[in-house]
Amino acid sequence: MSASIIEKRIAFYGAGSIAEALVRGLLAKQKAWPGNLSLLNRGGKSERLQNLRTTYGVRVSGNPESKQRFVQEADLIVLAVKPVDCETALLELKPLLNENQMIVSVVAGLTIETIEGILEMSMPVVRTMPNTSSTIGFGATGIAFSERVTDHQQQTALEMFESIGTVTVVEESLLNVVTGVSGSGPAYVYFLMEQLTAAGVQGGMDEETARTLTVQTFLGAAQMVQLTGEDPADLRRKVTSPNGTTQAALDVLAEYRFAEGFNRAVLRASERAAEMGATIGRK
Ligand SMILES: NC(=O)C1=CN([C@@H]2O[C@H](COP(=O)(O)OP(=O)(O)OC[C@H]3O[C@@H](n4cnc5c(N)ncnc54)[C@H](OP(=O)(O)O)[C@@H]3O)[C@@H](O)[C@H]2O)C=CC1
Ligand SMILES: O=C(O)[C@@H]1CCC=N1
Repeated sequence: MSASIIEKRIAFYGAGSIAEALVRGLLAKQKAWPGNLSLLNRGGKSERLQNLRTTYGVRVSGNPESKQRFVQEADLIVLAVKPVDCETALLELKPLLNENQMIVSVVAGLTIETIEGILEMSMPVVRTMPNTSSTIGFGATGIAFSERVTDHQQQTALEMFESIGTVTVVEESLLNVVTGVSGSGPAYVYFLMEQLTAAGVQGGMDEETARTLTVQTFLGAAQMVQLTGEDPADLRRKVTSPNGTTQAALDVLAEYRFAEGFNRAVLRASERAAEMGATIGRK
């Protein structure tokens, strides 16, 4: 059996933000045919499904019967519902699955053990934590495999996420930390961008100017780290002239204990992933 992702039929169980990010990324990289992708939700939001169909040419459904068919026909089922909806979703999937299929979960905190426990069967399960930058091929995904995942299936899952960004294979126990760092990470970056732009506007710039400067600053800084291979701390020191403007700004951040707050925030996100995961299947 071929391992190549382009030949696989993929059913996304959950048609929200992350499912759309993955679909858009796969299609943009020509790693999937629209006709092989189905996006499934609970049926209440049919306008959302129609938009997805029109935009990407994929198959969509919120109707229980055709959802079942799409799941049964799929090689890969991507579980992309919120943690609170996982148990219901997995119980719906349970009678439809067979052991030749593979479950790929993107759900924060949901362990392989919990998935296997709810399904009451030992399916190949891939637990991942992607992020929304997968939309444009710049995703960062952490990934772990259950024992049942064959080498072939691992290659398929790796190819899927490598086509839309970088993939890091980790011990499953690290995936909650991955969630805190890179799963939620884009939101921290957007938040900083919002603040930088707002400060520029407060200083007298028009919004567009402040935004242009902010975006280029983030792009340039990330590229500097990647292309020079230098440590961010060294690059920071090169910006910071003795007793100059940057030092003055960093002193204010230290006064507000920014580093400590930021560190706590990331670890809190990881803890939250564990908390959410622990509630699944415990009703
Ligand atoms: N957003 C992000 O940046 C990331 C999210 N994740 C994970 O992805 C998962 C989804 O997040 P996100 O996309 O943001 O959430 P959204 O709320 O945007 O999407 C959730 C989707 O799940 C659907 N759904 C819920 N229950 C069912 C069901 N029983 N059958 C079929 N579909 C169902 C919803 O359908 P309906 O509209 O009909 O209710 C909706 O389409 C979460 O577990 C999260 O941890 C992982 C990495 C990044
Ligand atoms: O906020 C969340 O719970 C999800 C998981 C990672 C990013 N978004």
